Amino acid sequence: MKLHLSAPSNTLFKSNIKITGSKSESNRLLLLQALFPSVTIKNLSNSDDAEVMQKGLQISNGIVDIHHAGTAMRFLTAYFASQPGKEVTLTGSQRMTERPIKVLVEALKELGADITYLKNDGYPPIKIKGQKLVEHKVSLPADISSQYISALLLIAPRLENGLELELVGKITSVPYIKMTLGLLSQIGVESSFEGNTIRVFPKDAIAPKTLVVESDWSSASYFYSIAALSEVGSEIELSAYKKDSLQGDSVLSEIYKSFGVDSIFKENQVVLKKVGSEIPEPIEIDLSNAPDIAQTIAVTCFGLGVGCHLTGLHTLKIKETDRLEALKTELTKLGATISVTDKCLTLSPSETMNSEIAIDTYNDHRMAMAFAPLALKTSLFINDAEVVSKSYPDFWNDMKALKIKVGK
Ligand SMILES: O=C(O)C1=C[C@@H](OP(=O)(O)O)[C@@H](O)[C@H](O)C1
Ligand SMILES: C=C(OP(=O)(O)O)C(=O)O
Repeated sequence: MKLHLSAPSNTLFKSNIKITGSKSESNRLLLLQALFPSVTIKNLSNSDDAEVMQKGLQISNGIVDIHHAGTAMRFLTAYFASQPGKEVTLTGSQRMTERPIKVLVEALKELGADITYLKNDGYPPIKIKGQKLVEHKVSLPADISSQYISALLLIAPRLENGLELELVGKITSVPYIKMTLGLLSQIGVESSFEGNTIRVFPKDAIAPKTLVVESDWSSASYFYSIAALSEVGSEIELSAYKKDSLQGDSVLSEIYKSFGVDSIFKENQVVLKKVGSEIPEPIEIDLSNAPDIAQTIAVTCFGLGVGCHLTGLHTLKIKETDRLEALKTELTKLGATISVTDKCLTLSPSETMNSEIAIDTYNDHRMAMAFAPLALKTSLFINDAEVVSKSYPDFWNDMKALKIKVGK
């Protein structure tokens, strides 16, 4: 599906939008619920990734296809490896077979897992024969993906002696590890994270507990971008959000101050208010703690004509697509001057913006959503716009609710 986007007749927004639950929190809680059935989840994400996670958890034998869902791939690998009697082949989309999983598989094998690669060494698809994992200490590289670490932490409380992880190298995407420990704590599992060692203590059962998933902050980023590109005085109210979030992408409320967007937290909402219109200085941001908002920020900067230097992007090459190359290609089509390395991106301030450009999305939901806010500045097309369903199926309806013109 190719969509044409153009500006609403009025870019002074007074809108409110309810966003689905965080996919990261949802997929963690779904796994914890499978291990501790007394957990009840509210405001679960309606994303494809949460759906494949739910379906995957119901299978005991046979093929589990998790499509594009990185968290489902990594979390289910750890789950099935630790479930005696279950035997599955875990696979996904073509891209998933190019996203590395060796670090996690090696760590699980050291704990006693039986996992074999069915095609390429270090990559899905994999065959898992569930075992009782008997070891309780393992060390693993922490600079490639935090999802490997979260996967191990999630199954840890059900291992006989819990788990001690030694993290080797510079730890990436740290807030996602803290989110995992935070959710474990909310259901009563004890843990510690000191230096490069994480310990999780065993737990047989937990008291009935209802957890409410906060809405998705990565999804909120697109509204921050729209607010930044809108007229001074615009207000977009997003729910359900809180100031004290488990999600590292909530750093948006700080970052977007530089783009003239204030965040006002109310009981269950955050109101994004465009307050300033002066073009900020070229901006430098380290996004190693919040990699999923890199595309949004790069596009906001381009839309504002502001230069930026984004660092800490070393994980972007192994996500849904090589996001650094994808950003470079698509922003260049729009007229940007941009360069990328394997860990950073530099965008020069630009004055021109080409119109009626068709943005390719590379099976990456965030490519589609990050470029959509540019409709406020120029008309453009988004190719394969249905990709948004990976994390945010209602995205295009919510764009229409803002009166952004979305047509075929
Ligand atoms: O644990 C999680 O829920 C996630 C961790 C991050 O991945 P990396 O740790 O691979 O950067 C993030 O990019 C992804 O969207 C979700
Ligand atoms: C990288 C992402 O997801 P995953 O790694 O879970 O596929 C994302 O949603 O931006």
